[in-house]
Amino acid sequence: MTEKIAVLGAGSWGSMLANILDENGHDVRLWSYNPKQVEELNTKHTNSKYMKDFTYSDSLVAYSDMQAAVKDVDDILMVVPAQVTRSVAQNLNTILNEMDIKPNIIHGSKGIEQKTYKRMSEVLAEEISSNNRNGIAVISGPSQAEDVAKKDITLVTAASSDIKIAEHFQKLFMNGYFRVYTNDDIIGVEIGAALKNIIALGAGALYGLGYGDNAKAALMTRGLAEISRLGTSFGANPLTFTGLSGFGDVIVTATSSDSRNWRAGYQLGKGEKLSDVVKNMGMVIEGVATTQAAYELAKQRGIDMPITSAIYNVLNENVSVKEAISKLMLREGRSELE
Ligand SMILES: NC(=O)C1=CN([C@@H]2O[C@H](COP(=O)(O)OP(=O)(O)OC[C@H]3O[C@@H](n4cnc5c(N)ncnc54)[C@H](OP(=O)(O)O)[C@@H]3O)[C@@H](O)[C@H]2O)C=CC1
Ligand SMILES: O=C(CO)COP(=O)(O)O
Repeated sequence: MTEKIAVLGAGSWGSMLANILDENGHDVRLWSYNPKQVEELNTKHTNSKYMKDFTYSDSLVAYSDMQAAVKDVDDILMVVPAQVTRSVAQNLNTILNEMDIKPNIIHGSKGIEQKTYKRMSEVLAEEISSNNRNGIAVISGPSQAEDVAKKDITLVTAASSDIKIAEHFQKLFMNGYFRVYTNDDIIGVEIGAALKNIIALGAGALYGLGYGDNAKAALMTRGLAEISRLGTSFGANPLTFTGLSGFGDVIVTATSSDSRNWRAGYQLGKGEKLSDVVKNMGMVIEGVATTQAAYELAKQRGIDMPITSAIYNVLNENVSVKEAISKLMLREGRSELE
């Protein structure tokens, strides 16, 4: 089955997923709003700002005109930072209003929208009219783009409340190094994907301060417990948090020095200012905005999320990482399973 697929967003992840789809034999159009990046992709087949030393497949074509990129497509993959997903989806919807197609939509972004606290599939459902699309799905899991570039073994999940849509995308993405499972719990998959970035920030900060493996394991385990508390309050399946988009993604982002969230946390642990860390990264650090959204959401719903609160305080309230850790450790004792 060969499909025409537009990929909107040509950063590290959008470009790597586009490359996989192209390698799998699909007709892929990779859109970026940056004409210089499009020129580099089409002439040198490189994307130097985001994926150093990687050469993309010759047949992958980049576009700076979104209308041309989505013309006659069967599927659209959105991979822009979570906080701009709504505006890109609005532009897409305006374009689709003038076309006679109903593509399947999937996204690969990991974040919660600030202020609305919406998951990305909710944002897409709100902004892309049901006349202009078929089902909506997410692709998520432990998948650093840098490892995918090396064709390292990578397992992810395609999730949709409509399992047929998840299975459709499973077929499009699967190959010998990129294995795709399905899940109908899109709520759990999106919440796990977004909130693991908070834990990655924390794990980087611990490492920056010189803490060891016990501390890392503690943060990952108790972090996942609070992600799961929030997720199940929205009706997510608790088992999803033991899977690829839960524990799997916590493991990779809280231990990989390729993770932008981990690296940002490390720099904060070393005493750098958040504004400098964000400026110097040059790529999205999703955990910063998502920590704020998750912190406010937990308060609104009365869910206890002490690690998220501690990281929120470090990011937004000038609390030092050491002070935040000490406060966490000296909280009143509690049962592990509460
Ligand atoms: N990198 C990875 O390994 C993985 C990333 N993800 C997720 O994928 C999503 C995208 O991340 P990633 O590709 O890594 O991020 P990058 O920072 O590498 O790339 C983001 C891309 O989006 C572009 N962009 C920013 N704002 C806009 C806008 N308003 N309209 C259109 N394009 C825009 C950026 O352009 P510019 O820089 O010029 O502003 C850049 O090309 C995130 O949610 C991330 O969590 C998921 C799995 C793995
Ligand atoms: O989500 C990711 C890997 O699964 C990528 O994480 P970073 O955005 O922290 O690099």
